[in-house]
Amino acid sequence: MTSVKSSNIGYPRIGENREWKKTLEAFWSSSISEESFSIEMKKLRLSYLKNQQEKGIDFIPVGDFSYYDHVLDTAVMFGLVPNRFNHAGGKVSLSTYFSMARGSAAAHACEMTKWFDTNYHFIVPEIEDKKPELVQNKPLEAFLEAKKELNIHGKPVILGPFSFLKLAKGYDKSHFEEILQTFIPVYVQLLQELKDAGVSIVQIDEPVLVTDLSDDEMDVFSRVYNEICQHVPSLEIILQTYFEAVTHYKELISLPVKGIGLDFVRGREENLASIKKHGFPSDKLLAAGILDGRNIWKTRMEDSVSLLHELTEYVSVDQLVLQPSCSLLHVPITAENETAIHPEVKAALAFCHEKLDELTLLTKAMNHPGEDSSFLLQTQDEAINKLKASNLRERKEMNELPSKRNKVFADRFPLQHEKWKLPVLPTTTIGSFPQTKEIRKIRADWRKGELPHSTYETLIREEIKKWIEIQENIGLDVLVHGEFERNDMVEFFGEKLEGFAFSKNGWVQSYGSRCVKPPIIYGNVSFSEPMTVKETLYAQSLTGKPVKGMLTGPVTILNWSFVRNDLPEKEVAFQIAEALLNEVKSLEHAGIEMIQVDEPALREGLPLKQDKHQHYLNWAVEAFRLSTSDVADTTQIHTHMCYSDFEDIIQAISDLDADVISIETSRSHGELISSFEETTYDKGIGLGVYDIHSPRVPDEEEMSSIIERALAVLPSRLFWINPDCGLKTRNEKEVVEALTNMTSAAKKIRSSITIK
Ligand SMILES: Nc1nc2c(c(=O)[nH]1)N[C@@H](CNc1ccc(C(=O)N[C@@H](CCC(=O)N[C@@H](CCC(=O)N[C@@H](CCC(=O)O)C(=O)O)C(=O)O)C(=O)O)cc1)CN2
Ligand code: MET
Ligand SMILES: [Zn+2]
Repeated sequence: MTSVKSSNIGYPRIGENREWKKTLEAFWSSSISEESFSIEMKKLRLSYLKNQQEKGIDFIPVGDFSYYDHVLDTAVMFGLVPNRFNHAGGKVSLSTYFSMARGSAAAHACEMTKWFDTNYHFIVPEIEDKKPELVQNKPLEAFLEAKKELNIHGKPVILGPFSFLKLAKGYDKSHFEEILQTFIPVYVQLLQELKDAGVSIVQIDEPVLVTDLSDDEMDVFSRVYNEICQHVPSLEIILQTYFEAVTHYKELISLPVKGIGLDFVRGREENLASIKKHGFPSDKLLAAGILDGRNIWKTRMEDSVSLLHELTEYVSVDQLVLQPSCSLLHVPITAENETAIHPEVKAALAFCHEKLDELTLLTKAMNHPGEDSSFLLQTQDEAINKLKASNLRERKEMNELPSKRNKVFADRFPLQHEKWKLPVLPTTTIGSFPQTKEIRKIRADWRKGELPHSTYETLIREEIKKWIEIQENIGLDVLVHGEFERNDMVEFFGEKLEGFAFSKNGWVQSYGSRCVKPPIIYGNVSFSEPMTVKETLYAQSLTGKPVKGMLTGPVTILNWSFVRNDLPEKEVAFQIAEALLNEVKSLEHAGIEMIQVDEPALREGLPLKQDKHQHYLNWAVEAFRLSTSDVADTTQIHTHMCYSDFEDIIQAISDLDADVISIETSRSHGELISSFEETTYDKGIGLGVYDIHSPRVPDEEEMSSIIERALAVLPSRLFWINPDCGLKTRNEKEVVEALTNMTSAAKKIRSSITIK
């Protein structure tokens, strides 16, 4: 009998109670042996498969599990270990694997960057002079394990060669095609081994297909896949895309693969339009991503059913595979235990497990249409309809707010110069200081009610005091309070603003073992009371130097939260902006007149397709300006960004009209400076002079040379000196040493330059 099948693309790694994270960290700190590490990890891996088996998923992914990151896994599987790690060849050891991810005494870590437009970070492969070879067949091992232990006939998941190489660095991009060729035999070998082991269906991820690939690039893509498929003719390959609609649909469907995976959540309209225009081949599977793998709301079954009806005009039911829009890596595991969330909100939540239930429900409804399944689908939609109609979501009119400063920067600059009387090349930091175990424990105990509020406040104040003294001793010019009262720069504000809900255990992997717990924006966002004034004022009371207020900007709060999907993002961003403006004004009113509004996620939210950039940038810039414009001319607004390729958004950065921007640059200094030079960026700018993600402490000379290179092209009167990002993941010793070197570099250069 023919029928619709269900499939999953990837399962979260971290574990229901972050067991994965804890196991990793225990291993890194040598609290457990490599053997118990492997045993624990295997237990987790199998339990994830079992969960999916119990949900009744037809195609269960294997090989998506990782000890750190799947892109790193792919590099290591192909023996692509950068020379500095002295890998002797053959299978890569666990210790080399983690050195690549995290650095070691002998070699700096591989670069880490954002996975498309998500808050997940991957390890950037470095090709150097190497030819790939298959030193370990990881998906095969995973397939065999699933078969042996659980009798699951898994669907191996692999990152495809085209996307892998596109995401890699350390090679001459003009030789892309030539280098790509060298991957073909390796992928063929990998696939052949899978085939020989009895694999019937493989998912090859090629997310780069949703970016603006040129026709020539698509030709290369097609040639590569034609060749690969020719060598493993009977293996069923699903080419999987996600995060957007594909750009070259027509070419894609003419490839000799068994199926195409399309995202019908983020790319619904365009993918559907392509199918309507060009049809869909009758001999292929359509793996239809119909549940949102990037958000945590229940799926409206009415919409899914109508989408599926549209699709079945072009494909027959036996060609249909239903699945989430992307890997479920990006959502937490289960909403089941989230009892503290408002019942109307909770009823509308679907984390990974609930999404898998939705998937089987829809699949059953497609295969057995009738009253029973219609009833179940309707019941599911009731929760969504109820929340929509609830007064939690009553429409709110925005107030008219100024989105322009009273004076342009050139006219504000002399006023601010006069007010702040800072030395040339002022030194500062980005906001956070070490989040130690002790600090986390203080917060955790206070939350649990085990620490009285007054004791909690005293302990936080002690930490602020300690770090104000440290900053004064080091001789920094603009100080910060250190963010000790914050669990996370987004969650903290969400907890204090109206319209947000919090999960107890809704963790999502951000990079390696580091997780974030995105707040849930379910209703209208608004300000209720000052959120940062107390701590900032206390810090300011301890010093004669200025203390910068420290806020997270509207675009970052939006991008790092799970956001209601009944309003355009722009509207939610503007609501957050209005709330933040209240905080900015509260700080200003209290005498804190230098305020940093961080926007590290502004670049991340940039749409994957060029033709959507301007629309996003327009509202994102507007949101930032709404939150920062209605202040005195002398109030100095700072902003901060990190993990960013700025070249294509430099105009938008300038349009933010912040008085000072600090950005991460230490890993790509040269390129960044030139992009700022080309656009004659004419506001204050602090280029990060050292990489905070690494425990390595750079010496004074290293930082001096970075500063001098920047000063060769940027005007010194606008130039600030700071690290790449906040210092919360570093320890006290590293921070004190690095900042001491940084300020002494700044002081020396200061005394030797002429201001221009
Ligand atoms: N949202 C967001 N996205 C971001 C960043 C960011 O800062 N925030 N930065 C970049 C990524 N960088 C990151 C850097 C560090 C961490 C990080 O350290 N995460 C922590 C969790 C942070 C947190 O919320 N911690 C809570 C405590 C959570 C916790 O583990 N509680 C314990 C109990 C606490 C204890 O007793 O120690 C428990 O629930 O079991 C706190 O500090 O208050 C971790 O994985 O360990 C995450 C991302 C990009 N994306
Ligand atoms: C990811 S950007 C971090 C900015 C924040 N103010 C901090 O210093 O941690
Ligand atoms: Zn940052």
